[in-house]
Amino acid sequence: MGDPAHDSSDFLTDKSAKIFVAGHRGLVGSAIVRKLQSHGFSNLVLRSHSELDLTRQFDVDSFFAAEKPRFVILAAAKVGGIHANNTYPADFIAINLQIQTNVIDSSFRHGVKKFLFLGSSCIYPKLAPQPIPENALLTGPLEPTNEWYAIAKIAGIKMCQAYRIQYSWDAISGMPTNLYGRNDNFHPENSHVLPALMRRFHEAKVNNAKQVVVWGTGSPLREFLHVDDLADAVVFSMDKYSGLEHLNVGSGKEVTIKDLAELVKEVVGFEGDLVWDTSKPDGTPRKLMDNSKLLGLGWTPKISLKDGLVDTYKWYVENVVGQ
Ligand SMILES: NC(=O)C1=CN([C@@H]2O[C@H](COP(=O)(O)OP(=O)(O)OC[C@H]3O[C@@H](n4cnc5c(N)ncnc54)[C@H](OP(=O)(O)O)[C@@H]3O)[C@@H](O)[C@H]2O)C=CC1
Ligand SMILES: C[C@H]1O[C@H](OP(=O)(O)OP(=O)(O)OC[C@H]2O[C@@H](n3cnc4c(=O)[nH]c(N)nc43)[C@H](O)[C@@H]2O)[C@@H](O)[C@@H](O)C1=O
Repeated sequence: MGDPAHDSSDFLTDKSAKIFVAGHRGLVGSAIVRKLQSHGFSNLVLRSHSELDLTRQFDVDSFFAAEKPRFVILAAAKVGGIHANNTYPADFIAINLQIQTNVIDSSFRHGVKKFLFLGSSCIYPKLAPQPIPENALLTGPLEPTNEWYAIAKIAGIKMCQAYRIQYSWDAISGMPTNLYGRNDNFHPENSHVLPALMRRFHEAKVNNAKQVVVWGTGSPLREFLHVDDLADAVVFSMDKYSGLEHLNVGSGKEVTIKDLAELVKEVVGFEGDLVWDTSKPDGTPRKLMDNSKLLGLGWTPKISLKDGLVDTYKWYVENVVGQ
């Protein structure tokens, strides 16, 4: 699906090019900033949510008119785990549609050379074939716990495609699997499973609790990717990929929630028991993505789940517990 008009973005050749990383304080945005800095990029434009609310179309357009970035990576979004997605459907569809519509359209209108949108593996049908190829998009019903978020993300992919088709604009989309790492959200209810369990096991360990409650049955399978690997894939894709179709970004390895819970328990050093709260939803039964398209371009994930968990737990203890 390459587009000859855009086969080279020269992304890595000019380290002084102005890059806007939207959402730079979040899990993904902060990892992308670290990765860009490690490549020597020196002209990053960053705005916190309080400095620039991306749901405000006028403010976003004024920002682009003033800054005129050459490249844009959109890592700002309303994000949360299964409970947050299920509880705040209006926020997940409305805020994400607003942010991405404003940022995509202003990027195009103000001459951004290349744009990268981030979706999520939840865009695929609940019962998609496994591993899930990119062309499984829009082939069946979505998982109900996150369909509102998924619909917004699908609209983002389609908007990038529409601008590419109509204007030959170099907008690409990456679909990451479940991510984790430094700067994750460790909220007890609204976060994703991995930071939620890390916090719960840690608090149980320091309080000498005998049991920790884990949601669902433990049987769902999830694929996890360390956010530093994702950031590497984002920089790689900005440099090497230009095409209409989105790119899956995954580790290629899946684990049951039960095995993940045991692994987090071991890394944290909690010695009590797990209790399964089956009144909580399992969500989609399995979502392993087919990452062969990105691997075929030459990218490989490097961080194992165990190493990534050890690093994340150290960061959590030093930066979240220690505050
Ligand atoms: N985490 C994961 O497992 C996965 C994430 N992704 C995608 O990666 C991207 C980043 O996610 P992640 O880093 O985890 O999310 P985070 O919640 O960690 O970070 C999101 C960032 O966006 C900012 N933001 C939210 N709303 C606005 C707004 N209205 N105006 C300006 N900034 C805003 C947040 O700022 P503030 O906190 O101040 O509101 C925050 O810095 C998203 O597109 C997400 O869909 C995809 C797959 C998996
Ligand atoms: C990245 C992806 O993330 C979300 O989808 P999800 O994969 O279902 O995400 P999750 O991390 O919240 O849950 C994974 C599994 O883990 C179980 N689970 C156990 N115990 C806890 C727990 O304590 N917290 C959470 N959150 N889950 C738990 C939970 O019941 C489920 O079976 C999307 O909404 C959407 O945001 C999206 O795109």
